[in-house]
Order: sequence, then structure tokens, then C-alpha cells
Amino acid sequence: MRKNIVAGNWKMNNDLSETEELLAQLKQHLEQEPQAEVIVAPSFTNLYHVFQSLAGTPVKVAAQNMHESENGAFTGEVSAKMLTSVGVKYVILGHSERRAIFKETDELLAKKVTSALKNDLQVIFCVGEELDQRKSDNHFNVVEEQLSKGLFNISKEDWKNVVIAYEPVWAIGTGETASPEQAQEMHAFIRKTVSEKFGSEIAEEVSILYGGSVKPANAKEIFAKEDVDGGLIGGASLKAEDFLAIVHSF
Ligand SMILES: O=C[C@H](O)COP(=O)(O)O
Repeated sequence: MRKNIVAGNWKMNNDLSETEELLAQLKQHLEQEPQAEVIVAPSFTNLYHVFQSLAGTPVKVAAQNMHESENGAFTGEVSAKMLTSVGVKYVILGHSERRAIFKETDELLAKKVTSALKNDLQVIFCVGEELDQRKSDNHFNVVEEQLSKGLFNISKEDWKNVVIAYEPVWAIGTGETASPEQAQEMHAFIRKTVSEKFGSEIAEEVSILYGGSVKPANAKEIFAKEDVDGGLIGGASLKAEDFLAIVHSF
């Protein structure tokens, strides 16, 4: 039975005091056994603080990125081992902002995935098409290629540590959400693609999250779809009330 997951990607928001405020509200209102696994992804500077503050709660901590190497002369970078050493359990890889703004390629992402899994980090691997790719009916090809080049060189055993997030780029931070039917159609396609390469047992077990303008008002309808196992939430995860309402949308 695959897991429902709601992950909050705080992106480059929340300094230390804002982080403390948000954590206090989350802790006050989040019960010990939420219906979904809850993950928050703060910036690097706040990872350890968030991990310590959430001790004793079911909430897991994710990093928003990492370097593919174990260590070395890579000024400004952070390795998988550094992340696990401060309590991080997940890392988000392949986010469209990393792909578009920081020019991360599928080949680079494949190396990051390998390093993360080798160092016992679970990977939230993001895929998704841009608006012109959807308009030209290329969205399935784009997502298939992102999966096969960036993720599919892992072993069957690695899949227990992988979550996929489908985030159509045109829906991120725009207020425009994929319809529940569009989300379901792509999630089913992703599951079929995983199944063809790794078998149905693995495909049925992998959680596939939807991301892109998920709000309390639309979460229930999106999460109700058969192949949608939760969400990767940006803007709405910065407000405890909205994030908790989304967590409670199953
Ligand atoms: O990682 C989260 C996604 O980019 C979605 O962001 P958003 O909920 O602000 O659209």
C-alpha cells in the first residue's frame, strides 16, 4: 500500500525567526498521526534547527537540493552526507526551478540521484512539462524523457526510497492548477512508464505527488484521484493554516 505524502517546499523563504514561527504553528496543530506523511523542506541554513525542533513529531525534513559529489573543492555546495548528518531524510531533485534557472540537466540529476540514494537519502524526483510543450502535445514525451534519463538508472531495490512529483511548470506559483483529470492522466502515465521498465509491483508502490498551485480549496479534489498520492506544495506551505488544511485533505 503506497504512502500518501504532503511535502512543503519552502524554497528561498523563511529566515530563522520566520521558520520558528511557522514550526510553532505546525506543531501546535498537527496531530501525532496525520493521514499523510508530512515533510518540510527549509533552506540549508535552517535544516538542523528544523530537524531539532521537530524531534518527537512525525514530520520529516527534506533538503531542496544537494551536490552530486561526496566532498571536495566545490565552494558553496552541500553533499548528501552533510544532509543526513543533520537529520535530513529526503532531498528534492529535479525541481523545475533548478532545471530552468540553474541549468541542471538530466545527466547531472542522474548523478545526484545516485549519490543521494547511496547516502541513504530518499529522493523526491520532480518532472513536468512547460506550457508550450503541453500546447504542442509533447508533455508525455517530455516527462518520459526526464524519467528515463534522470531517474531510471537506479536499481529495483532503490525504488523504496524514491517518490516522484509531477509538477507542470505552467502551474507552479501561477495560481493555475492542472485539473484533477489532467493530473490523473499524467500520474497514470508516469506509473505505466515505471511499470514498463521496473514492473507493476514497483509502480504500484511508488508515491506520485502533484505540485503546482495546490491550495486548501483544490487539494481534496486532486488528492481524490486514483494515482495522485499527495502533493508537493510551494506557496501554500508557507502558511501553517493552509498547509495543515492540505495535509488534512485526504
Ligand atoms: O515545489 C513546489 C512547487 O514548485 C509548487 O509551488 P506552488 O505550490 O507555489 O505552485
